[in-house]
Amino acid sequence: ACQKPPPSPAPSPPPSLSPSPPRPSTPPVTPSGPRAPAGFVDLAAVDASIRTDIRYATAHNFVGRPITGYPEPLCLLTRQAAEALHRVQTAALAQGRSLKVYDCYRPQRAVDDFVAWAKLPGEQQMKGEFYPDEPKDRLFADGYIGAPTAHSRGSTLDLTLVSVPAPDQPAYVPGQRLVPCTAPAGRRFPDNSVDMGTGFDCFDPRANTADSRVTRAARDNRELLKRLMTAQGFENYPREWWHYRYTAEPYPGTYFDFPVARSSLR
Ligand SMILES: C[C@@H](N)C(=O)N[C@H](C)C(=O)O
Ligand SMILES: [Zn+2]
Repeated sequence: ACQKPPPSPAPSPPPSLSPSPPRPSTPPVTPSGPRAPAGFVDLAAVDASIRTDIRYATAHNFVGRPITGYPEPLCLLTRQAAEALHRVQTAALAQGRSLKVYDCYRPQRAVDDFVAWAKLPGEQQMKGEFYPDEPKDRLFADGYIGAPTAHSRGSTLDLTLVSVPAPDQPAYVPGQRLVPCTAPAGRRFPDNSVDMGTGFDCFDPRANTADSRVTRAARDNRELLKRLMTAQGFENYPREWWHYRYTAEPYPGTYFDFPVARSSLR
């Protein structure tokens, strides 16, 4: 249907002699928070076959609640690291395994949350699983958590291998009975990871990549992950079997603070 043309604008009133009131300035732009530089991507857009289990967006982590800066369970990385990881995944799939990521880019505000939590003498509800034999006030000093951390530079991640097809993994229910991450695979939290000798974020010397106390099968699995990752330019942190840095990282000196959210990407 035809629409009536809008009425023509009313003639302007004669200019007033009194000084005009100050014109409202352009409305302030509401800051939408920091955003990622153009080179950051959602790993799922580069390789949808890599599994995700983003623990800091959930309560199943060493703090016991979602961490500041993780509104969405995403793996954000620099494009270079994500594409290298896609090459690792191709090699892993050829061996009947898939990658599963636990943490990727980590905003500085998340690190600040860890630091503030570590200063509190209480809040140890997850000790029984994640740091059964490590005093809470030693977690940073003993190198299990970094501040600052390479994760904030966008090319470092925590990951494991799972079989293909991956077994189901039961949901973690807050308050459930915790089992030390150092217990044998059949007793600790039933992560669908292949047996790596400890659980993820197990702050204990048994999580050192070369620790000789874990079973031969677990050592083989750690070594397979290390071979696959090293072949594509990643370097392992010897204290944690799950932690890898892409050595050709594009932002070796920049610690980002945008949230882990789709809206952070350009
Ligand atoms: C906290 C753990 N997932 C980790 O990434 N540790 C290293 C040391 C880090 O925080 O950089
Ligand atoms: Zn890590």
